[in-house]
Amino acid sequence: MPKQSSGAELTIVADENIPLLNEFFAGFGSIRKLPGRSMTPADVADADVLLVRSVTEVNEHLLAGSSVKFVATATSGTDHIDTQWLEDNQIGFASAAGCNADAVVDYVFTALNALSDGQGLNIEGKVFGIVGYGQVGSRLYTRLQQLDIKCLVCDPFKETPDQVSIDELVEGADIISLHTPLTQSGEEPTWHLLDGERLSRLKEGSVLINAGRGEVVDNVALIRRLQSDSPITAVLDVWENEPALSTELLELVALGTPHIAGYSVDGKVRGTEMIYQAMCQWLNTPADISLDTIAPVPALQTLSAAGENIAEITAASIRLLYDIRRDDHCLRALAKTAGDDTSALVKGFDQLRRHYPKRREFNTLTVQVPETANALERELAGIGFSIESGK
Ligand SMILES: NC(=O)c1ccc[n+]([C@@H]2O[C@H](COP(=O)([O-])OP(=O)(O)OC[C@H]3O[C@@H](n4cnc5c(N)ncnc54)[C@H](O)[C@@H]3O)[C@@H](O)[C@H]2O)c1
Ligand SMILES: O=C(O)[C@H](O)[C@H](O)COP(=O)(O)O
Repeated sequence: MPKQSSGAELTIVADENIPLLNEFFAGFGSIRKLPGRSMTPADVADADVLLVRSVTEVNEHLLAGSSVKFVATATSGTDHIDTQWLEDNQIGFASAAGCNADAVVDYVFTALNALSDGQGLNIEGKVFGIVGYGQVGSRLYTRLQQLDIKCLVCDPFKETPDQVSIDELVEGADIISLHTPLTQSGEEPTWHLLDGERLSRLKEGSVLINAGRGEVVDNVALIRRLQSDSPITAVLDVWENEPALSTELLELVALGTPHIAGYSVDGKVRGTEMIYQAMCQWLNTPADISLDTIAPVPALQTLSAAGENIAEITAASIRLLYDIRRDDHCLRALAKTAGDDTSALVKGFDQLRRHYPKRREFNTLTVQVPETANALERELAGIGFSIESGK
């Protein structure tokens, strides 16, 4: 199929969990909405365009013989897409790079606040290791710099500040946050980047956060480390074999969530807008629709920071936007109810994600701080809130 003008009727098959599908894509033709995890070759055989999220494996098996000529994923990760096969078969492709990066950084800070029992981040004097300096890792670094936290960064594909090797980072950091893609081949593959050997070298009492992809950490080896007599603290948003995660591992982690680190409303709708823009570019047609016109997501009202306890104000501001303990509680409750019934666990995991509450990004909340409260202002701005000073 040659590139079409916007007037042509296209058949679009899309994951039903992509928000604002009608608003952005109805003008191109018909939209068939389907559950992403169970899409079959028959579902997409007559489609021109396929729009997915991370739970659809897009490869030769799904697409061979179909009429699909453009694929887009409304996600940052692309490990579910065989991009080489798409390229070899002249099928256009786009992702929503960075759409939810701020939400993931918010998740990391929220987790740290929860680990300190809602007493602020409690990271002063700690060394923070960031693995992967892309959209998420670099934004996390920027916020940590504003908070004056020493960082070690590992990204073999980028020139980064504070660059170290993965082994130096593993041995030197008190908190490690993983933000690499999942890669199985090529240079520096990330599959089991944290294997049993590296996990055994993490400092006793260190914190490991994985909001990247489950398979970057050897989950069986992580269970062993968490059960050892020099345990670490683990926060996992992503799991090996998702959605059939190990409930044994869930019991051992300090916080466990169902792959929702990037699930801010802002990030999700941004993802849809980005793939709409990419499709317009592919069709060589102007992108006339924007979030601002069809579904503006307004900034939140302001919060007035009263009192002097920085940790308390920080914790209250974070909790106002995102209660990570709720996500952790829901996943544990699901695991308990499901017991040994893996299909109930799998179904429940997807339900938690499908019915995820509306969560806003930190930068949508403006916090008013008194003119003299410089330390408070620095802390809140570093964490990512918008600040109105002198109130
Ligand atoms: N849990 C969630 O909800 C969620 C949300 C967004 C993204 N993600 C995952 O997080 C990943 C990172 O997101 P992003 O938007 O920052 O992606 P990105 O592509 O912008 O950045 C990834 C970075 O990792 C680096 N990298 C690759 N291999 C590496 C290795 N072996 N060691 C260290 N660094 C390596 C790359 O060079 C790149 O700079 C995504 O690929 C996705 O899988 C998860
Ligand atoms: O890669 C991403 O962008 C994230 O992992 C994303 O939040 C996954 O969400 P899903 O596509 O599974 O709904």
